[in-house]
Amino acid sequence: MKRKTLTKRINRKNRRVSSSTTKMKKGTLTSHFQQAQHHQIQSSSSTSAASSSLFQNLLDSDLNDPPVLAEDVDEKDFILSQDFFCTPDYITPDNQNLLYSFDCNKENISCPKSPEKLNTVKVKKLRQVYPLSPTLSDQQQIVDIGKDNISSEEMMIEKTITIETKKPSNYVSQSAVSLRCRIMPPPCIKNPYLTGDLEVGIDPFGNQRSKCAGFFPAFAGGDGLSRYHTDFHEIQQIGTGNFSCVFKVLKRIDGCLYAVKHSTRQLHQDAERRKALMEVQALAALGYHENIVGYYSSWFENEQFYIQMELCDCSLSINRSSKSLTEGEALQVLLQIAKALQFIHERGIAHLDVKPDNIYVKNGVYKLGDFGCATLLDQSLPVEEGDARYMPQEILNENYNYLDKVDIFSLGAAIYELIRGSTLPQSGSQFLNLREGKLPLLPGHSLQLQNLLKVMVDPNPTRRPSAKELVENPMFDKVPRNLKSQAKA
Ligand SMILES: Nc1ncnc2c1ncn2[C@@H]1O[C@H](COP(=O)(O)OP(=O)(O)OP(=O)(O)O)[C@@H](O)[C@H]1O
Ligand SMILES: [Mg+2]
Repeated sequence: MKRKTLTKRINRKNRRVSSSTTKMKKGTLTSHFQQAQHHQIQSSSSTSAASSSLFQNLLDSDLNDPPVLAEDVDEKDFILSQDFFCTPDYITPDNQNLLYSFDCNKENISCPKSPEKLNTVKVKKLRQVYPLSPTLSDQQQIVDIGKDNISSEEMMIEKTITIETKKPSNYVSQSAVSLRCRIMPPPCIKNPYLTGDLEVGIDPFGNQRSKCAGFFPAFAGGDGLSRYHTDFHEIQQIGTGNFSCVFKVLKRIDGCLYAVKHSTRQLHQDAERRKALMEVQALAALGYHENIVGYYSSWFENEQFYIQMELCDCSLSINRSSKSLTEGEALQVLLQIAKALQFIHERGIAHLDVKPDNIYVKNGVYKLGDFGCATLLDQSLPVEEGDARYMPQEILNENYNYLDKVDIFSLGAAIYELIRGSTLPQSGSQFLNLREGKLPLLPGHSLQLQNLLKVMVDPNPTRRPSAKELVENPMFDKVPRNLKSQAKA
């Protein structure tokens, strides 16, 4: 059994909220009104003519308004107007007929419940629209709504709004949340793996955001639009982990292949989502290295976390490979993953889940992946150790003073397993022997390599070599450095 606890590895797993959606454009408004009209035609044929015309007036007035001088409209008005039209209550009220809001014969129909955001200033903007509309007078004969009616309607809205303001409701529909997510960009999150000062300030919108949808826009994608399916064509599943599925995908816009990993479970809690983010925060903070799986982007969708990565050919999972590694191959894996570890340790990060499953191969180049357990060497982040089969005794004893050396032990154990060709035990005497630094002989392999592996799994972490020392070990002098040319040959 892996020693991972349920809380330990909460799936690492928002749809992107485009900042452009904060700028509501006429085209968008048009689309919303057209949808509304379509809706009402279907639902109420008797009242639809009058009301849809009024709706059309609203739209026309918006489109035909003479240019508004800057001094006539202050920024606040604009935002509130946008807010009015974008407020989900007026676009996709759940189980409500949008038409009713504008039907002055139905005074008793209540507005959809939501918002503390509503106030009378918004109505003021609505009033400004009618007198400016050149089309209103033309359609007064067609539409059985006179100016007085409009006023009374406005009053009705105003009255309703006043009532709403007094009695805020706890109920916020998912579509409301989803739409509000589009209006409000997500916050900027501080990356704990980046130690240097950022030039850019962090989280200017964090407060507003947290009022409407929690810190992370987990409902993105709940509106039926899937970023995953919009942006990618799924080809096949290429891997599963304890917490995720990985798919080979074709990105529609650039025609390139990627791996997309997503959590198998929905992450309902903000804490779970924060935890899932740590994997990509570590990858993003690290940046590019040839021996680390490339990271492209990530997002939440339907409360699952998606990570778009560089596609590799396969992992070194012992269950998949039919044969054990040759000494030459073992030296290559050891050298290349030691380089990856040197890179991440120099940036103050420990991987804590080095194992064959998490080492991928691409064109003969070995790459370290799955940063779901990554933490900081200075112990300023929680430590969640990975697969117990590859963990040294000190971490099982919760001694976290040499986290970089934990990775060295794991790499030694992983290489030993790959040469041996069978999985390491999860318990028992062999398990204990490994933690005591006792490695059974590996027939047919050089003593030099076996001694190196032995010191890598030394029970005393301070005696294990650092990743830098490993990379500089003279035994790798014989190993071809130009990996790509070797792979092609
Ligand atoms: N970028 C990639 N390219 C190719 N295959 C991949 C890639 N990422 C993951 N895989 C495959 O998917 C498997 C599971 O991926 P990963 O280890 O990241 O998931 P996990 O749920 O975090 O796993 P774990 O059980 O180790 O916690 C890997 O062992 C590998 O076979
Ligand atoms: Mg894994």
